[in-house]
Amino acid sequence: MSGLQVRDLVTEFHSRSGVTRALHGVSFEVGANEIVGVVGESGSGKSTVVRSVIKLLMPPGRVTAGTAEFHGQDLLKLPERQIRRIRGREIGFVAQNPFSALNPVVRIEKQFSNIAKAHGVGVDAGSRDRALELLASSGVDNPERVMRGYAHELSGGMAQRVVIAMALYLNPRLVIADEPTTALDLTVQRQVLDTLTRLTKGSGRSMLIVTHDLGVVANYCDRVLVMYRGRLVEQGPVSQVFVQPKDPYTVSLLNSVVQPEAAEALLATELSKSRSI
Ligand SMILES: Nc1ncnc2c1ncn2[C@@H]1O[C@H](COP(=O)(O)OP(=O)(O)OP(=O)(O)O)[C@@H](O)[C@H]1O
Repeated sequence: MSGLQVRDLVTEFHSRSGVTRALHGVSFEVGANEIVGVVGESGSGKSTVVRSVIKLLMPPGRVTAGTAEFHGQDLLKLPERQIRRIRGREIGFVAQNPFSALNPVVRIEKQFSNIAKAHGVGVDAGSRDRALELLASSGVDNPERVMRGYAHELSGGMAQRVVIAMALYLNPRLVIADEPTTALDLTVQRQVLDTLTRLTKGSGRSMLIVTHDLGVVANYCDRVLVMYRGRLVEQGPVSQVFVQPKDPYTVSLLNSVVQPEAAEALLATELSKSRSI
């Protein structure tokens, strides 16, 4: 089976004051070509889920049980060296803050070639062209100038576009995005999400995206995972979960986050999607 299958994931934060269990046995899948959204209130465990899967948990976080099979291998069993090879090459990661992903003292062009070198991929004129193409299709206005410059010369929106281009540079099969637009202005958020989903979907990749924004899920995702206090309380196609939620928490999330007019828009989006299938 292709894609990502996560089974019975348990993640805990161990400290002197005790153990906080952040995930209580979470299971889900991301199929080929699928965009899956992760929603839930703050602290419900959304970031912990995606960071557990790619072994980017902040200390003292630790996965204590479960599996995360990606194209047949359990990522959680891989030593750090091997998982580093998969991150970037097979799985692209886009974090909340683009500046945390960019090196402030290295030109953008060099950062692209460093990614290739770190994964043993040869760098030639073709690789530079690919970076330029990706920057252009990510909506970067002057890719040549950006390539020659540094991260601090970029706005937040442009920096996140550069990070998206870098995440896609080695053609990963899966993109994981943890609230990729939280740090950006509202006006830029939609453009960046459009870019990310267009580049993901258009090339047959799959994506797991964490977001607070249910409108984003309605517009861009095929399926949705609803988290509540470290548990996945509901999952399924967006058209099903948003239109006929089964779990009381999903109902309250939809009611509390979505204003009546937005709820109608959400429903209309879903109905038009299901009619066009
Ligand atoms: N560094 C930490 N130390 C101890 N517990 C932590 C730590 N980070 C996260 N947790 C625990 O994990 C839970 C889930 O946190 P997580 O950041 O995954 O939630 P989230 O849904 O992504 O929240 P947000 O939407 O605010 O980013 C928290 O409620 C907390 O109990």
